[in-house]
Amino acid sequence: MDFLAQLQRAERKNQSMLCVGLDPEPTKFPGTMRGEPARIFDFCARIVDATKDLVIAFKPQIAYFAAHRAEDQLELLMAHIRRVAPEVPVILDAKRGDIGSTAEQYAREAFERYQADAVTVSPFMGFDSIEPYLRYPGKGVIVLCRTSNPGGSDWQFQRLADVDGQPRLFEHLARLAQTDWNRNGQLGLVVGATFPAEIERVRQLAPTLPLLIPGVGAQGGDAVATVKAGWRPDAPIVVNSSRAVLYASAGDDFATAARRVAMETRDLLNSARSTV
Ligand SMILES: O=c1ccn([C@@H]2O[C@H](COP(=O)(O)O)[C@@H](O)[C@H]2O)c(=O)[nH]1
Repeated sequence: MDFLAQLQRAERKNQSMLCVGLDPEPTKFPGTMRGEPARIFDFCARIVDATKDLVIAFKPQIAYFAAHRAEDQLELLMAHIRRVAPEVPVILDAKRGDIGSTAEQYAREAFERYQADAVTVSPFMGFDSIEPYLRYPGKGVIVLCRTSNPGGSDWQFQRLADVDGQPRLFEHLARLAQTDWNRNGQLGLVVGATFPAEIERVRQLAPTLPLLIPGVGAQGGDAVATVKAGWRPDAPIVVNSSRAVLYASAGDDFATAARRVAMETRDLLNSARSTV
C-alpha cells in the first residue's frame, strides 16, 4: 500500500488528522527516566501505545535520536510502531538535502534502515537532490515549502523574477510539487500551522497533495484555522504536535496525559472539519 493510501486508511480508521511527533528530550522525561538517554525507546513506546488509535501518523524527528547516539533505539521504535500500529504510517522527519549520490544514501537510511513510510526533505538543492527518494515506489517524500518558523520568510517569501507571475519561492515550490516533481505520485508539502493564509495559498496551488502541518501546540498555531485552510475531502492533512503531547505531564501519568491532550487536539481538528 502506498503512502497516500496509508494516510487515507489511518485517517478513516482513527478519525484523525493528528500526527504525534516523537521528539524525545531526556531532560523532560518523568521520574526515573529523567536525564537518561538509554530510556528514549521506553518513553516513546509508551507515547505510541497511549495514542496509536488517535493518530493519522507518527513523526519521529531524527535529530532527537542522533544527538544522543540513539539511532539503535529509533530502529527499535520503528519496529515497535510497525508491530503495535501497523495501520499508522511513520514519517521520518530528517529534512535531508544533498547532491544525488549522497541523497541516495539518505534515502536508503530512511526507507531501508528505518523502513519509514515517508521522509521530509529540503528542496534547496533542487530536483536532482530529491529524485533519489522518488525511486522508492509508494514511499512518501514531503518537501519543505512554507515552514512554521518566523525565519522561513527570509527565503520562502522571496519573489522569483524569472518565473511567470513572479511567485514567491514557496508558491513556486508548491506548483512544482503538484506537477513536474511528483514523479511517483507520493509527494507532499510541509506548511506551518503558524501561517494559515499560506496554507490556503499552498492548497490552491497543490490541490491534491498531502500537507504535513507542524506548529499547533507548543508553537501556538491555530488548529481550527489550519483545518479550514488546508483540509479537503480528497487531500489529507497531517497536523503535527510534538511537545504539547509528549510533555503534557512531567509525572508518572505522562502517557495518560499525552493521550488526553492528543484526544483533545484530534477532536478540535475534527470539529473544524465540519465548517469547511
Ligand atoms: O516547518 C517545520 C517543519 C518541521 N517542524 C518539526 O515539527 C516538530 C514540531 O514540534 P512541536 O513541539 O509541536 O513544536 C519538530 O519536530 C520540528 O522539527 C516544525 O516545527 N516546523
